[in-house]
Amino acid sequence: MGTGYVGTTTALTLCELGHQVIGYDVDPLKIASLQNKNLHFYEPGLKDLLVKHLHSGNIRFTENIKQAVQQSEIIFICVGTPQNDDGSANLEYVQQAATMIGNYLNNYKVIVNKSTVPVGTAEKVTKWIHDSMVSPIQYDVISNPEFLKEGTALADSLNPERIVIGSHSEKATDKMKNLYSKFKTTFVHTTPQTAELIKYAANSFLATKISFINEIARLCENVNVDVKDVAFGIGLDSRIGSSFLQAGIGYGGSCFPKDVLALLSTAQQNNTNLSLLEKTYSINNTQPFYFIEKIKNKLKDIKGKNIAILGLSFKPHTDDIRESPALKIIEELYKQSANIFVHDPVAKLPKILSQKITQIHSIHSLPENTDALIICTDWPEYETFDWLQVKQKMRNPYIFDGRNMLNASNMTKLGFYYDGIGYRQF
Ligand SMILES: NC(=O)C1=CN([C@@H]2O[C@H](COP(=O)(O)OP(=O)(O)OC[C@H]3O[C@@H](n4cnc5c(N)ncnc54)[C@H](O)[C@@H]3O)[C@@H](O)[C@H]2O)C=CC1
Ligand SMILES: O=C(O)[C@H]1O[C@H](OP(=O)(O)OP(=O)(O)OC[C@H]2O[C@@H](n3ccc(=O)[nH]c3=O)[C@H](O)[C@@H]2O)[C@H](O)[C@@H](O)[C@@H]1O
Repeated sequence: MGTGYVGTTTALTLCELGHQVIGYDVDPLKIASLQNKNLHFYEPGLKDLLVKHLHSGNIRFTENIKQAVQQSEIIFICVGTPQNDDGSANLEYVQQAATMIGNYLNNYKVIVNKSTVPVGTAEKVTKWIHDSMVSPIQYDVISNPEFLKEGTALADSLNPERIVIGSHSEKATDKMKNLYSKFKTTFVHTTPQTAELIKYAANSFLATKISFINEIARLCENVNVDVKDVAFGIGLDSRIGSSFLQAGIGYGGSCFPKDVLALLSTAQQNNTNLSLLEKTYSINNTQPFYFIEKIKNKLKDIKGKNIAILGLSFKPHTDDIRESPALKIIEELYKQSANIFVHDPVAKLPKILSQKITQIHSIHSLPENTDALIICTDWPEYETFDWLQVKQKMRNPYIFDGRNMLNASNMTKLGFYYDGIGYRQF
């Protein structure tokens, strides 16, 4: 249930494991698109697998919830859990899905919560199903959180570093073990509550690593040190690890921002003060504006300047712009009356911005008198641009690299003024 990033990837992974899968979504357009072999979002490698399994017959998509529920032994809830205004997780779609399952339950089934949900949600789902059942039927609700990353969703899902199964029922656990028996990985068998917290703690820890290095980056700028060297030096310690130490304009996406807030909300509801996580959140919130200050200092006045933004998505290899730091930077520069041009290989400007801002589809369409280029997403193709040609289009050859992806000394040699995050200026 839910054929978004997680639902579609999970469905196709299960097909690869040899299972028969039915995809159901409340949005008929998504179902129609998937039935027609088209993904309604961009995720590398997923379309090939969709075509493969529509042909193999392992997957089919339906708008018929009754059939989807009644013909399944195991039902995965993969619906969105967006942020409420107060930061807590909105469980409205999970409740809807649970109610639909209850309405049509016809025999024993395992209901798997794959959506990211706060501690205690498995119990709620159990109750929602119970309350909507027409006649009493046995079922188990378990928690099986997902750890895939957008951009590498398929590879992550096909090669999980661990599978967490939170279950109070031996029967349900056995069914899940059987389902995943082809995976050679570590299985963590625990309670649903623990599984639910593992998911939020994992995302919050990764977000904290990013905010940590972003704060160190601010210090680096004041003590003439390059944060990339610091990240490399500390990352070699296996207790620290080198991943998620890339300083930049902050984390975005549909998960870290909302999940950090949701965990803070759970903590507040349970009289616990997570002050470190509060800092993670506030450092991240200020990071794009910290970067804009650097740009303002160099350009003096933003008003009327022609500024090109390279990268719109919250990270490369996805078209997802939810909570993308690029949007915060664009909105702030727009407020300060800059003329903005945006480039992204796959992501599109949201409607509300496309009326005010120009999206260019090639770097060659930059205006002749560009004053500055700001890299917001580390798309690999930006590394291989013909930068000398780009420079010819620029009134001021200024590059602000919000992802520290370009080689600073090469760019300086080409005649650019180059600045990154936590970057030592020569
Ligand atoms: N996107 C990601 O990288 C990851 C997301 N998650 C979590 O997984 C969950 C889903 O995330 P995404 O796949 O990104 O969301 P998404 O927004 O891409 O997809 C959710 C889908 O659920 C559908 N839906 C809503 N209510 C429904 C219902 N009652 N029955 C059937 N379908 C319904 C929507 O139409 C939508 O297609 C969230 O809780 C998220 O936090 C977890 C790990 C990774
Ligand atoms: O729960 C989720 O939805 C998922 O959230 C993240 O995955 P995702 O948001 O797809 O992407 P990440 O690669 O984690 O990047 C998140 C953000 O952090 C930023 N980031 C990442 C790494 C880094 O070193 N520095 C940094 O700024 C990225 O640019 C991006 O904006 C987690 O990595 C997944 O394990 C998790 O399943």
